[in-house]
Amino acid sequence: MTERLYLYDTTLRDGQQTQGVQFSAAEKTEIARMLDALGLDYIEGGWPGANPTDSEFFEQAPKLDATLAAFGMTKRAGRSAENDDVLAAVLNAGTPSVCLVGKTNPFHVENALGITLDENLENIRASIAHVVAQGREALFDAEHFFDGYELDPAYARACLDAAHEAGARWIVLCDTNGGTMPARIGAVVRDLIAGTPDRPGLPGDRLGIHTHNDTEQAVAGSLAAVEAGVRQIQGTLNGLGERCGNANLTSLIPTLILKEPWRSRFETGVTEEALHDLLRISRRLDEILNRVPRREAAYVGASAFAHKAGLHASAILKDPTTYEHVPPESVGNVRVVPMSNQAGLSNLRRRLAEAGLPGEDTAALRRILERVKAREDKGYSYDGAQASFELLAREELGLMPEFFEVKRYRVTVERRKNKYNEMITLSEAVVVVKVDGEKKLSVSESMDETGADRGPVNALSKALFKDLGRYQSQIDDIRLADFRVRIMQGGTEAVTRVIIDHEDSQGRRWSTVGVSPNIVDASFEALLDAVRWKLLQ
Ligand SMILES: CC(=O)SCCNC(=O)CCNC(=O)[C@H](O)C(C)(C)COP(=O)(O)OP(=O)(O)OC[C@H]1O[C@@H](n2cnc3c(N)ncnc32)[C@H](O)[C@@H]1OP(=O)(O)O
Ligand SMILES: CC(=O)C(=O)O
Repeated sequence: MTERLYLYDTTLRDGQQTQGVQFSAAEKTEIARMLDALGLDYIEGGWPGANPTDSEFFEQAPKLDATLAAFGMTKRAGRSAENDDVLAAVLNAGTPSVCLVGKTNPFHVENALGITLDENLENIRASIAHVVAQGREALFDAEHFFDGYELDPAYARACLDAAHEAGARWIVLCDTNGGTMPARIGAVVRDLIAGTPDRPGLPGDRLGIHTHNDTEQAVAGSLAAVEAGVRQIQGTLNGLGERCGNANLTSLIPTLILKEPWRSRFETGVTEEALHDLLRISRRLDEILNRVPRREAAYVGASAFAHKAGLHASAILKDPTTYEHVPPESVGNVRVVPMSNQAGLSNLRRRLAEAGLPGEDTAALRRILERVKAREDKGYSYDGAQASFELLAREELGLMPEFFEVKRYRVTVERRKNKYNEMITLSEAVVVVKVDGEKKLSVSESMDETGADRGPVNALSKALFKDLGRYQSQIDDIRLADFRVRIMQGGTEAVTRVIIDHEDSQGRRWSTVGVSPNIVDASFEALLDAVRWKLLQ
């Protein structure tokens, strides 16, 4: 028999408390729809009345299968719940569910609110009762609960009782400062559920958990609380949230669905089929926030199923379960066996097969491995530049056509006055190539159509991509997608490593690498690899 575990998302509220994150109302709507399709039970949309964006989101609230919740705080002392304008704005959003945060730590009641402990209890009781009287489902976020429980367990518990007796459907235990250890969270939850001789236990199916990641244990803390009996988990996509973030639902959800003991014991609103969309949802959120996805993120990171070491790749080819705790496709991810100086013949054969290249010539394979290792020693990195690796392998296998020959190139950078008498910087690149025996000279400037200077590498790229004779039509749709530069020590000399990502109109994306003490040379090498790889397609 499985038990129901409820998932409550607060990406749009606590997630928005992340430094540097500010969603528009339209973005909130898009994220809410993604969470809904994934199967979340509750989606907290924000704090109506606190800012125009949150108010706008609730005014045009999307239709969802999930329960939409508005967030706010308990009424302030010295006025009734009916006369508290902040609470009124929250209720006016008209959501079926309302979550109110209230203090449960006497230190905060006395110092942050400056009211008596009894006044705070009354604020909690009256606010929750008011929400319930409006026919809404009430949640109580018990702020600083675990710290409060250490200081004064009877008072912290009395705050929960006030919310419970006033009719709160969920009492959510918050580790607001994120400093409580998972084992302690579990022990406190067990205490609450067991009760004491003078206070009956609180039912676990009315308790939730809300953790923060300040000791990198928010997910572990949430699981400890579930183990001890709570039946609602609050968290955020990609672990967004105040300071170090909230419990990461992008890690928690697959753990609950795919891993024991959770898989056998609990049912959530997320199906195994919906879970296949997890990576896409996680990446879309990063895209909205203009953030680079975390490669090492559990389940959804680009490296989560990347097998770099030779011993791992060798075993993976025999049976993927040797080095994978779940199948990558269960969360929409893919297995990667990159090439690098950690690789052996198994990585190599697999990579060659993926590129449609033969892997039988062991002597050639050994040469490829040696070249990769020697070049990585000089500063190259092939596990992030798979297209350059393919070219290197083709060269050793005798399968690399010489499409064209680069005769020379030059870049100049000039500071000069424009026609408005303003000082500007302009780069000019000249590239000379020989295609089919014919020399072609291309010149390009770094200025774009708006008049902005795009730099010397841009000028070089435009000149290289300008006239490749009969190959030109095959490279016209190349677009530069990302450009990363790193200064590193190659032996005793500092060298520059450039990694460039390109895309084309058919949705291909490929990465190439160049290394040199000179950034222009390193960039040109990577650009040249990008063109040669594209011509092979
Ligand atoms: C743990 C959490 O993450 S809870 C969520 C926190 N989220 C946010 O704060 C984001 C949205 N907040 C806001 O936009 C603003 O803080 C508002 C609109 C809610 C309030 O703004 P202001 O009225 O200017 O108050 P301000 O932010 O300076 O201070 C909060 C006030 O609420 C009081 N307060 C704080 N928590 C509670 C509570 N649970 N119950 C009642 N009053 C509370 C504080 O004592 C303070 O009152 P004071 O000004 O009389 O000292
Ligand atoms: C309510 C909340 O976000 C917290 O206590 O952390």
